[in-house]
Amino acid sequence: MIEVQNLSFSYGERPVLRDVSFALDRGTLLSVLGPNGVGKSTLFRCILGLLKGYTGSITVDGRSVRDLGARELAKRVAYIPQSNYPAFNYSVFDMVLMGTTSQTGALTPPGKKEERAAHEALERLGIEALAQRSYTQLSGGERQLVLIARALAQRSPVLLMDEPTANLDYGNQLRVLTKVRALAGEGYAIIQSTHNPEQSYLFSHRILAMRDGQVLAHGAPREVLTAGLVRSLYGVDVEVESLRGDQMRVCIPKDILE
Ligand SMILES: Nc1ncnc2c1ncn2[C@@H]1O[C@H](COP(=O)(O)OP(=O)(O)OP(=O)(O)O)[C@@H](O)[C@H]1O
Repeated sequence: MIEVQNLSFSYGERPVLRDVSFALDRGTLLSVLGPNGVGKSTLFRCILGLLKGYTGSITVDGRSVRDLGARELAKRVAYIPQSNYPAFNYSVFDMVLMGTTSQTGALTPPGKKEERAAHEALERLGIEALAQRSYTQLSGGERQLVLIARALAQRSPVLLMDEPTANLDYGNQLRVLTKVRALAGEGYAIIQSTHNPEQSYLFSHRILAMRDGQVLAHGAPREVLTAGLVRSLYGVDVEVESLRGDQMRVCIPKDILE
């Protein structure tokens, strides 16, 4: 569905991404792990066609993102910002309806079909009851679900999520990640950036670990999440404990162990 090959990008003289390659199929949730400033957002901006001065290639459904116009790309890839994303005082329904503009064009008002798509998106995330509420008055967890609903209304098969659980309480983190995982189960190809190795192990199908702008490891969580990886990424010594037949792994900082 999405393929990134030998992607390198510099801001001016400053190299940020170096030779990044990975591919992602439908029905897969990929977590991108890496320390602050490693280039996760830069990778997303390249995939979204916002940065064009890269070398290598990025294709979605076999089409190079370089060759796709903004609308064509929006039909294939939806971006979900963090829940503190600023917004005017729109109702939840209108926010979600905005996701349909890639289908109608910005100047054509949404019709019945688009309204149906917005309702469906709210239903799929179980937040129909919020439809008439004002977006700015929602909690962070509710906002994140609204932003995901807006992306679903866009009807793009690839979802790019910028730290979907940032600023959320523990319960909302689990609720949002459970929904995200379920969306992958419905066939979306999802890439999320995250700073939480344990959650990426528990919820995702693949992990892409980045260091110094390069891919340090890429594969199934069981192959990727080790104490060595956590040390290489974050410079901290942890023990990685396996729980429940290795369905979960917990990172325990060595400094606080007896
Ligand atoms: N517009 C820009 N011009 C110059 N340098 C930039 C620009 N945007 C980001 N950078 C630099 O590129 C590097 C990668 O930034 P990026 O935002 O992609 O990292 P990130 O992995 O998303 O970080 P975080 O986890 O903190 O969100 C950083 O060193 C950053 O300072």
